[in-house]
Amino acid sequence: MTSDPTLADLTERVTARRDRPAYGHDALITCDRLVRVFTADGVEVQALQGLDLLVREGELMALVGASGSGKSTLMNILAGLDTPTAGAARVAGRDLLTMSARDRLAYRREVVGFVWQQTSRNLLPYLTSAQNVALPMQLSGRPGGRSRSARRARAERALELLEMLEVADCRDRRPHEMSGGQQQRVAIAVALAGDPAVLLADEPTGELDSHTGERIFAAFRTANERLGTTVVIVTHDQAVANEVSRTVAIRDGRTSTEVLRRSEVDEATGHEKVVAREYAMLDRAGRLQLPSEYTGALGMRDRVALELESDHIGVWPDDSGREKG
Ligand SMILES: Nc1ncnc2c1ncn2[C@@H]1O[C@H](COP(=O)(O)OP(=O)(O)OP(=O)(O)O)[C@@H](O)[C@H]1O
Repeated sequence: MTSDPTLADLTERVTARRDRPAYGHDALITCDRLVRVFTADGVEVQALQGLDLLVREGELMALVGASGSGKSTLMNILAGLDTPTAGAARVAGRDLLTMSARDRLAYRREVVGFVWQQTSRNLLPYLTSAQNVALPMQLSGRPGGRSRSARRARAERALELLEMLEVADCRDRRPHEMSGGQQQRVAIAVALAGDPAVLLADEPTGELDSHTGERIFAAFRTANERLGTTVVIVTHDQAVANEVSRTVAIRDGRTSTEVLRRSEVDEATGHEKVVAREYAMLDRAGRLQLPSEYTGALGMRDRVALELESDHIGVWPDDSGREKG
């Protein structure tokens, strides 16, 4: 028999709850029950419906999902170009819901860098690659911006970034004088010029063939490994999704499943192999989205039977009708 809790017990419980670290306290990106509602022609579209996502510093991760699932909406919010309707979103300690217009501008210049799918959206057409990369540094308004030494430092840094991304030979070319793949690598250099904590990319390989796409992905990996930049890539490209250690799937405006990959040494052969495992996201209200292939395969709809076991929870198709009959 359990006795009623004493006042001391209750106080202890409340204190323990209050002292628990806040959700995402140690993450670089925290989305907590993020909601974005659009109204078009009097009709409401819930593009994000309480999305939870944590990204740790130094991660290189991919976001995947069907068309219309909310990926671009999320990226625009993280890029500081759009504001959520409700929920919480923090990036590198900045609160994306309460930022003033001025803070938002500083956020876009200092905290995040982005690369878009359309190569033409990433670069100014009348500037050379080196000038495109130097521009964000010039605009960041750091002290001594106009001096000759500051200009030289910017030019050197621009060249370093172009070299790192293997497009130094394009430094004096304008975008129309480069291939799509070269333009995207220069675009990554531009995005990195402000030394951002986070690099966001929305379908960066979408307009490129698969070989060029691989090289672009390698450029993101280089940025992640050499500069420690956290990278979030939205992609339809399965090859890209297979290359990262974490792929999060978005479904109906929520994170639904997550694939984690890690390399393991095969005991039998001694060779290194990549092991991938799929996880479902359990949100803070205890909601779980089961993959539609799984529920479809077992004909699960509306209601399922649950059973708590010592080390797992069993989920069965609804058998209540059968029992009654
Ligand atoms: N500005 C807007 N006004 C009205 N509805 C919008 C707006 N932007 C997005 N939506 C709607 O929100 C939902 C999510 O769109 P979003 O562009 O984020 O999806 P997505 O996953 O990026 O799709 P895709 O892979 O096709 O780019 C869609 O139903 C879309 O029609």
